[in-house]
Amino acid sequence: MAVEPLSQKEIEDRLAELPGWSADGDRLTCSYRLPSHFAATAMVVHIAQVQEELDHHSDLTLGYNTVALSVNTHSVGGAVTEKDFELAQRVAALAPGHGAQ
Ligand SMILES: C[C@H](O)[C@H](O)[C@H]1CNC2=NC(N)=NC(=O)C2=N1
Repeated sequence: MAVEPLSQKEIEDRLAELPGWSADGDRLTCSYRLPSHFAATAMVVHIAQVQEELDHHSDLTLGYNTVALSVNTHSVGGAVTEKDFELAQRVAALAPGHGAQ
């Protein structure tokens, strides 16, 4: 899939539909709090499965009871693209099932 950097307006419009996610420079970021360390670890594994499926990978950080993601698209020089939003939407959809807030 050919991808192109999104404009600032396109990023803002898409972020309005993604609670908890924000733009930090040229990256999309989000941090979740989980009920336990095990729950956070399970969510990381679930995200890793989705990332392999999409062939698109965030910088994924596991804390004691937190999971943080930061993502952009390397192949366009580190800009935000539709692929980043596709991953963000998939993660936002799976998060409630892990008790993430
Ligand atoms: C060869 C493989 O498809 C590429 O390296 C993929 C893998 N995961 C990726 N992840 C991210 N975040 N950006 C990319 O451009 C990217 N490219």
